[in-house]
Amino acid sequence: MTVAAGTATAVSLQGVSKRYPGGTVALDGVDLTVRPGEFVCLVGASGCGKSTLLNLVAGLDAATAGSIDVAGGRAAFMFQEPALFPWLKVGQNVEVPLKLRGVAKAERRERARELLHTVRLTDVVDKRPHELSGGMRQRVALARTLAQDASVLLMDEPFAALDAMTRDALHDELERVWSERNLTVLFVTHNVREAVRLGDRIVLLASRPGRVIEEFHVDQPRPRRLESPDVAALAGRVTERLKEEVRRHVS
Ligand SMILES: Nc1ncnc2c1ncn2[C@@H]1O[C@H](COP(=O)(O)OP(=O)(O)OP(=O)(O)O)[C@@H](O)[C@H]1O
Repeated sequence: MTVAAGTATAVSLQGVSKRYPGGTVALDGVDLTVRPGEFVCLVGASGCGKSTLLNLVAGLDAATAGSIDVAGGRAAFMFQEPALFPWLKVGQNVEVPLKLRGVAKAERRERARELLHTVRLTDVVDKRPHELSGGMRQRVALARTLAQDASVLLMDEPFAALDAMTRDALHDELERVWSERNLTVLFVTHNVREAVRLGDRIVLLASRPGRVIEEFHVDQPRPRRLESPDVAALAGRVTERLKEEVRRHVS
């Protein structure tokens, strides 16, 4: 397997398979190409290998076969849990990736403030994570992810633990940051409506072994609303296809 810099595409997986040491084949021959600036949502039944795929693209684990190329050679990862360091102030949390890259202290401070401004959190730089709401903590996590300065963002159900209103607000934020910064996003979710709300393209994975079974292009104008009839209609089609796949497994 290679994780190398590429230019034509932002992320490319060719024939990627992953067999875990216990014998589970989590992915089997996955081909997927993501264009620079594209927002791709991965959906599929529980255990179909979505997190495995993101981990491989992030370079956190190695594929058993196939090749993975990421433009610029690396991607930034954001998880469902904000995973902030509780003993550090908000600003210091955002500074962590900058510190790891050896950015000098004054510049780090300045960049952290800018990034917090980007996610509309300017007044909390000196607070500790426990003083913030769940939505605010995820915004800090997004700012810290952006501090990694990668053009490819990998997001593993980043809003799944949030209430509906906070999630709506975070959808708006993410969409704005994505388009302002021309990011490429690979976004895993269980929530099909969320995938239609955010994605340019929805990639459906089937399980045992995980592979791509269908793709849906979302050509509805942005910003979309979760509750809009068009979003609901496409979400219905995607869900129907997912159910078919689940039925195939139980029959
Ligand atoms: N470290 C591991 N060792 C062994 N098997 C694993 C490991 N991680 C995942 N698996 C197995 O690989 C398969 C795919 O798991 P993965 O977590 O990638 O799926 P997922 O689609 O993200 O699931 P979910 O939607 O429930 O989060 C599952 O059968 C899982 O049990």
